[in-house]
Amino acid sequence: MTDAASNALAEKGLPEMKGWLLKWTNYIKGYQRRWFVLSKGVLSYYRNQTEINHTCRGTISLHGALIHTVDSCTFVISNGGTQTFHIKAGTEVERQSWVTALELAKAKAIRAMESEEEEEEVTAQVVPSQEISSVVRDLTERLENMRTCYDLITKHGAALQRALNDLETNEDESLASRTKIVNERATLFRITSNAMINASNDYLHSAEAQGHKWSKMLHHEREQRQRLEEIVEQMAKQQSQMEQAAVMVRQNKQVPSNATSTTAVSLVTSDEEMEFFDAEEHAYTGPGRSAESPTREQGTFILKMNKRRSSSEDQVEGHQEGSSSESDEQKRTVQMVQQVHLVSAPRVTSGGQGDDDDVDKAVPAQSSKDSIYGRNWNPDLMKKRRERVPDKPHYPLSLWGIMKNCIGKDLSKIPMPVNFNEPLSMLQRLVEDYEYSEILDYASTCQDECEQLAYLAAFTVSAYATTTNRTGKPFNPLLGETFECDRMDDYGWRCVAEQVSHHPPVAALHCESKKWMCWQEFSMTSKFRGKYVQINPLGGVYVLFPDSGRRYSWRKVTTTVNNIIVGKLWVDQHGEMEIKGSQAAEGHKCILNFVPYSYFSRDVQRLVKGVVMNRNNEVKWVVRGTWDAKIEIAPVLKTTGSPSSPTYTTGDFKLAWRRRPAPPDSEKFYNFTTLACQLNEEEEGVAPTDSRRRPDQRLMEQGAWDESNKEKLRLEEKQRTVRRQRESEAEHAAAEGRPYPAYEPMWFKREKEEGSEDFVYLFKNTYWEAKEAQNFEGCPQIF
Ligand SMILES: CC(C)CCC[C@@H](C)[C@H]1CC[C@H]2[C@@H]3CC=C4C[C@@H](O)CC[C@]4(C)[C@H]3CC[C@]12C
Repeated sequence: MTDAASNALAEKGLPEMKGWLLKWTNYIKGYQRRWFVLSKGVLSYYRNQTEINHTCRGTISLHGALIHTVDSCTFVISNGGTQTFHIKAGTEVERQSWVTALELAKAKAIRAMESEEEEEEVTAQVVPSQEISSVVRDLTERLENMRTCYDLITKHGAALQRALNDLETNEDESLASRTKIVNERATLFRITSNAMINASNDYLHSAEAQGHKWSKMLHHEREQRQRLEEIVEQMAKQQSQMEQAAVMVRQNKQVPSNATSTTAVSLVTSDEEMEFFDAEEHAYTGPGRSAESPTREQGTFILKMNKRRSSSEDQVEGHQEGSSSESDEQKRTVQMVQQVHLVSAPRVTSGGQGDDDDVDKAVPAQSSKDSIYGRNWNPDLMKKRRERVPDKPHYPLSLWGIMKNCIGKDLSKIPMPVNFNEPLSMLQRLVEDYEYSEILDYASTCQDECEQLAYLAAFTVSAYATTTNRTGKPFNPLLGETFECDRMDDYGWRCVAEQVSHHPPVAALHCESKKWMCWQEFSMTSKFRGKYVQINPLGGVYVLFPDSGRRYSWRKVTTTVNNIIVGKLWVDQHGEMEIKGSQAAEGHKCILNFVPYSYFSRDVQRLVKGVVMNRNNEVKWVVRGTWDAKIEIAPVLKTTGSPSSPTYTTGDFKLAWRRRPAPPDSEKFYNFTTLACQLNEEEEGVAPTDSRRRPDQRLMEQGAWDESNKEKLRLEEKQRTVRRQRESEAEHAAAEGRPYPAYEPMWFKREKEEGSEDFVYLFKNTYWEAKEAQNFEGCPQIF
């Protein structure tokens, strides 16, 4: 295959080479026939062709691979570490064409890595051996030029010398003509010397350019090595912790039952050499569930308060360490640390304090088993909606196999097949925040700001309930993609979301009900650190109760997805959340602490604790619970003790939120709640840009993952083309000094927020009217 032809194929995502080869397995089985595919810088193999789309038996990334021939038909390819394939081809010609193709792919992978920063553009590629020889050729050519110059200089030098001799001795010619000759030769000499200098300069530049390229590659390699070192270090630390736990088990001390589980999984199977497990095939090695009743005893906790919130600070918040390291900003602000003691007030009625049953009795208007608030949903007025989505097919694929070459990268930069998705877009996923909107409804009726804040706290925590067992990656929305969700008939709210920016990707969402209005901007940065992915959500969330004019805002906490290498994926939420009141609620705030999961804590996991403070910074309510099950709140009746170690005497705890049970069999369909199932249900009349119309997502929902993957690539490519076009138009405009209009979302407008310097995306309030009129003119054609 020619260079150009294989480039063209690779650009289309088609394999550069494929075919049957014999692969060495082990001494018992010897060589086995396997189907090999070389595509996009990766050599993969399968038992047969039908397996290609779901069960890959092994891969080697060619970037950095060593390829060498053993004999006329055999060659070996290894990644210098864990993976080595011994391969036998049918004939010498066949072997050679594979080796050539592999070398080609390797060169291309290296080039791609170099231009990675400029968003992996596939440009004309060269082979490494070819590349090296072309470099050598280039330098030789320039050296040759220098030699020619040298020859000329010698020649002209000698001629000049002769002319000088003649000047003295040759009396036949006139002095004038002799001087003329000397001058001419001197000029020639000067010209050739100049040429020599130019040729030397050329040589130098060429050599420098090469040196620069190699040093860049070296730098990349060094970084990669450092990251690996960090991971190894971390694993070693964990292992030692596991060992300690094991010792405790031996000594019959109590250890959290799951503490030893991750080491129980071996990384190597005996059947097919080094292969990483598919996560789902193995025993659950995630953390245990939190106990139903979190803190029976009133307890003590540390309360940290500081004027904080800068995204840089969030980033330094180490996950494993749990505590946040001191940033400059933190040092600048006064940090108040309180050791809080909670004591319950003596009760008049009998019964155990904080008992589950008790709590239930204390909740407002309980009537339905579904919700602690009771839902007065009228079945006659409710739209009929589907209760589930098709079952998730079982096409195991190794996540680590895909992600291991991307350590340190942002999640959005890692190309992933739909096997790791859930059939929802991030726009739809965000709407799930309103699953427990009845808490907001109830909060809107609270007279007291602090009590209102305590309910609001329960609401913010409830948004995380779904993350306990939802580890599928939502689809990244395309720029201009929208999602509407009208649940006025049951939940009592309707909402519109739009992907409003591409660089960085930002979604804006607006949700309204009769009693409250909610809006948020969502963007995130993520870092894949080998064993886990850490996600820092950016952007604020706001709620306004129009009747009272009270407004509150907060930011989301950090999410960590664990067990990327081995075991079952599991999610943790951790960090501090501050819900701040503004406008009529100015000065009131709630501080919530999502305690990071710890294998070695005796405490209940997924704990959330917090306090609500009034304008005078006096603690008025206490919040406690877990983000996967329930939140209880209690008013503070009396405060005693010192400011650094206060004791709050609380009244009865009320249940402010309890998670609804999952629908039956939900583990078969991505652990979706009923609301989640309904989000992507086809609906007539929605905008042409609506996530429900996104073809790859629909195909994935229906289980057609191959087709879905193809569509996903097509849509992403389409988006890229549009973006490039805009970029080049903007460039042209800039060159000509013309203004170029920035990208404008359809349904939101970027405006300066009242009384602040911040720009926010505000809902233009035109969507529902446009829908009513079925006038979606101006919507981009994104699918
Ligand atoms: C497959 C692997 C590698 C990655 C999967 C990551 C998934 C599970 C992560 C990526 C981004 C995460 C989301 C980030 C932000 C929010 C908003 C919050 O209000 C509820 C949780 C929610 C919605 C998170 C749920 C979990 C999430 C969807």
